[in-house]
Amino acid sequence: MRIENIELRRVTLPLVSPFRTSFGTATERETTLVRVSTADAEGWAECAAEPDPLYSSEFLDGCDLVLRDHLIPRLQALGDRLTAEHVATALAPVKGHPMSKAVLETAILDAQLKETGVSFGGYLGAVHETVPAGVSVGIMDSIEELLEAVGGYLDEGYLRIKLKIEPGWDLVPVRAVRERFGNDILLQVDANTAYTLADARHLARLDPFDLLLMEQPMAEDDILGHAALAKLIKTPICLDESIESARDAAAAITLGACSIINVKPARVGGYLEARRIHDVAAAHGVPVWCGGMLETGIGRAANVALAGLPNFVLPGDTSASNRYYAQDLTAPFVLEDGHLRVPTGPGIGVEVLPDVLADLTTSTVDIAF
Ligand SMILES: CSCC[C@@H](NC(=O)CCC(=O)O)C(=O)O
Ligand SMILES: [Mg+2]
Repeated sequence: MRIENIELRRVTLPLVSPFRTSFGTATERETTLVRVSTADAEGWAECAAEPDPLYSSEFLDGCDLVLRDHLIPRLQALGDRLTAEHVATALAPVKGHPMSKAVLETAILDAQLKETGVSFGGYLGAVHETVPAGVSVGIMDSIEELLEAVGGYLDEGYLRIKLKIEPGWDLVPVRAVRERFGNDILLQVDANTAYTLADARHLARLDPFDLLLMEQPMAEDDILGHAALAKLIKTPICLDESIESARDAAAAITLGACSIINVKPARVGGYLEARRIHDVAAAHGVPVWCGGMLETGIGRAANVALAGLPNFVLPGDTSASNRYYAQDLTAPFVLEDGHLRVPTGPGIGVEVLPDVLADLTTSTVDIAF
């Protein structure tokens, strides 16, 4: 594949409402879009890194520098031999930086699939035309505010509710949601590493609420801690930040640190590694679901395609565009009976809206290839 130009484009989108997690509150989404131009196609992807290194060690300005100075030059050296399947190997000497690697591989894959007329879902092996949608609900200022938000999402048709939790905001919101909406709704929690093993007895008090899972209760590098916690609570443990590769997934499953995995292509270096994690988990009988990083329609399209694979058996954080954005960079993803439709067009199967893109762009860097 012959790449002519790679553009790094910084955009900022306002969120429809603040989104608070155990590591901070976001009121807007700033991201770097990567546009890969060949003679016949334009591939698009978005970087999932936050502006600050609080979800993981990566951060947006760092990603831009790593892309420009360390990753793109390595691909230039490949010349015409470059295909999306070569990217991970070519970038392997660069330690870490999975989100930077993911955005580059994904934009190249999108261009490659657009040239060959193959959809993301078709290429990855999606078996479903629509995928069930869950929604992530942030930490709120009051229980009433939380219940109003959860009620609204259930009215929209979401099939699963995920509550962000942290010490001081866990038992009470979970109990309130169960009391208000009953035991039949699919309910799970995400701590984003906010607890330690010393909190095990406290976390066991969530067991009576029949949660689907408890996501990343402890530090991302505490695999043995999660294995110990799994013996002390009944709620199934799901890992997110801890799983950065198929090898991590195999180790965590084997050590009993998790029985469910949140698969985020951006966290693991791209969709090809995400599919390997899907396959490793399937081989162990471990279900997976597709996580989210507040993607615009560009990343959301690729995530929805991935969520169409057979072992993505739980609703993901693949919400409709209006969960976060009044105006998306693409035509909005809209819930249909609690599901999102997997795009069928070539590549990610959605078009970037040029006027919206121009409005939301804060900077661009062109790198001739
Ligand atoms: C800014 S929080 C991003 C990470 C978080 N993501 C979500 O909660 C889902 C966000 C979404 O709906 O895309 C997670 O740890 O799973
Ligand atoms: Mg998470």
